[in-house]
Amino acid sequence: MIYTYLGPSGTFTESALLQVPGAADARRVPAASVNAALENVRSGAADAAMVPIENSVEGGVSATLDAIATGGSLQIVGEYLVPITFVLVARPGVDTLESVRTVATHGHAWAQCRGWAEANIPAAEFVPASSTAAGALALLEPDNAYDAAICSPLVAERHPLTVLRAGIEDNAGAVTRFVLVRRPGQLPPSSGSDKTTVVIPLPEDHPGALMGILEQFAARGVNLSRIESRPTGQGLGSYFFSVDADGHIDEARMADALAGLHRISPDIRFLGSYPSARISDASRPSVARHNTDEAFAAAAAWVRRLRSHRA
Ligand SMILES: O=C(O)C(=O)C[C@]1(C(=O)O)C=C[C@@H](O)C=C1
Repeated sequence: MIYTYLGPSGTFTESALLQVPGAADARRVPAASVNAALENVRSGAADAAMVPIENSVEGGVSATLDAIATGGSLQIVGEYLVPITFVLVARPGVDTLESVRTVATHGHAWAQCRGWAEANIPAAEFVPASSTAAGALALLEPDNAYDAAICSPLVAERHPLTVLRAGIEDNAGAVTRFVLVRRPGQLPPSSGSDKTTVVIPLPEDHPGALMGILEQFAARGVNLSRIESRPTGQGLGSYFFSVDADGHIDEARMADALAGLHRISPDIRFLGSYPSARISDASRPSVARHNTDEAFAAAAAWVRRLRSHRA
């Protein structure tokens, strides 16, 4: 098994990958971007990719949402949660906050520390890096052009970087959600606590299209845990919705909702049903009697009986 992930080593994405049973001893190939990691899977260079999809403070990771919504089909087979805390590290020679003029980090990390940065290093300029670890490791390069980086405490432990401040995130308790992605194949079996991810192009010039999409879930008692609109890139007014819904396609209410969605938006993309990494089962909504598999089976049998009795 070959895994790939948003690298280099020391990213939060690598921490998510290390939660996968067996991944710590498997081959792990760092990729320079989310897109590159997904391409490694599409091309067969790797069997599975770990990529960030959503942060509890900053929201969806557009690079991932867009890259799995288009191009060769991929399938999400699992989700993993990583608690996020950041440190500010400096290159050798920079040892006070006052001397920090430039900070390299991932855009999502900067967004989660912006308040702290404005209060503590107001003159510092943000330099976008492909990941938190990439920004930090660049500080050790001889021709490096910036003073500090925001990264995980893990990177700071592993490399000779000076930690200027720890715990600089604006929101304590932030969590990033990662997904493990493979080429389409066998679906993970229903675990009783699953998620299904779909990408639904919004039919254009169709009043009420979004309402029609949401009704497919609502009418079957399917709870949504994430819904995001993203531009398709094909012109103003052209959108797709990226949706996570609670449940597995093997459950009748989910299968029925997906069939309804396909009638509204035939280019819908199914990205998989996979075990949910929900922190607590307490928040799992119960399924009303009329939305159970048994109720769907009884209703379908009733209609079959009616149709078989012809005059
Ligand atoms: O740069 C990293 O370390 C990543 O794993 C990426 C990423 C993200 O895309 O949100 C992951 C977690 C943090 O929220 C910040 C950055």
